[in-house]
Amino acid sequence: MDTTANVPAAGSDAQTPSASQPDPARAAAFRAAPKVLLHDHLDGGLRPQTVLELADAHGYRGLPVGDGPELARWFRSAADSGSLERYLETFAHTVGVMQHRDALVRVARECAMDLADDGVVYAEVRFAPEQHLEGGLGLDEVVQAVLDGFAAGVDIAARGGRAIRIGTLVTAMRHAARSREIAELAVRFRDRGVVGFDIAGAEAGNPPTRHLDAFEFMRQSNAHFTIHAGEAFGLPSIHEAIAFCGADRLGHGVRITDDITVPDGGIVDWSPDAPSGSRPVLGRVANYVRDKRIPLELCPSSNVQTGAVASLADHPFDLLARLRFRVTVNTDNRLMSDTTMSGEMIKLVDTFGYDWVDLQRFTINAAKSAFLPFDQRLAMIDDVIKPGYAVLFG
Ligand SMILES: O=c1[nH]cnc2c1ncn2[C@@H]1O[C@H](CO)[C@@H](O)[C@H]1O
Ligand SMILES: [Zn+2]
Repeated sequence: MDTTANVPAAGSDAQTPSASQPDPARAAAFRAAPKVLLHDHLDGGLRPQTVLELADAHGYRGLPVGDGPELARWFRSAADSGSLERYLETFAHTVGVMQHRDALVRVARECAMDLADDGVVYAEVRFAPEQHLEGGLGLDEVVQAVLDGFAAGVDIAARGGRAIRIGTLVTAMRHAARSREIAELAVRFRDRGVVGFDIAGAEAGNPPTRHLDAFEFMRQSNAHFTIHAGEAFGLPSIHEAIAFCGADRLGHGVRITDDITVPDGGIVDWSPDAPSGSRPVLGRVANYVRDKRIPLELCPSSNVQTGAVASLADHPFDLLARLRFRVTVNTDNRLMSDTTMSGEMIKLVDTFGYDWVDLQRFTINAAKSAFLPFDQRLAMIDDVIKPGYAVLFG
């Protein structure tokens, strides 16, 4: 670590501020850092008050509680389930209030504004259009509503002095059978703001190869996709996503650790003169993922909630970062985790002791992995990220 680039430490009083209640100066520094977010679900990031108001406006009667702060707490604790399946049940309420054009526009607009306000300069936000048809909209109308909402939010943020760019990822639900149709939808909108495709939902029992034709269609169209893999299911899911489906990136991919052997009870001596044989050993899949620089869209808080890892301290983020996998920091679902990009970065700093140089590296990793043309990725790194961090290096 570079000691000249220390991030603001947690408060010096005995009560170390938690990530959800950081001291204001610290929070401001993290907000100021340019951030790139590749894995964020539109239907996992609603403002609690918006959920209430949309439920009211559209007659959705299923909400478990009736005021904003209570609802925020409900989502957080219901998602804290230790199981991906139970975690996903909470989406019934957000998807339930996103069935009309005005609701989709509003949620997307507020998403863009909230991310910009948190200092995110580029985000890829995903959602599953097939889940938003109950109010009578067609797939194309759903996507158009979300794109219109993002455009409006980007515009409002720019007028408030915060520049953000948003790319949309169109997701197919892996338990369903519409993935080819959704891949075609993604390609149909490729020049109007949709930058890629994804599959999400319950991983166990729904392997990526169920959707091979959708991925083949994407590859034949020279289009990009990521796959949720290696979250609730292990190495076979990652292997299929990479070797059979050809994923550009891995959504989570955290279980790649199943193919990494850490010696001596998990304690690694990272010093340059550590004895040979004391370093982690990578299997073939892990080596392939690292050699090919396949980005890992790691989502620390979400992984703890779904039980993919036992605690933040047990998260292999640091192991993977030190092994030089292409790690990126992501929110997954800001509502369910009560988090932000700044919040995830603060948690990583508090857990693993990262400095601004480390955070810049993770951010550049994400920018390199964006589903944007190469020249635009370079420009984002050179013109936005590096100058932004240079100010923080002091
Ligand atoms: O971490 C996750 N793993 C798998 N599926 C997820 C995760 N977070 C959200 N979704 C699923 O993706 C859908 C579209 O955004 C959501 O409705 C939810 O069911
Ligand atoms: Zn996800």
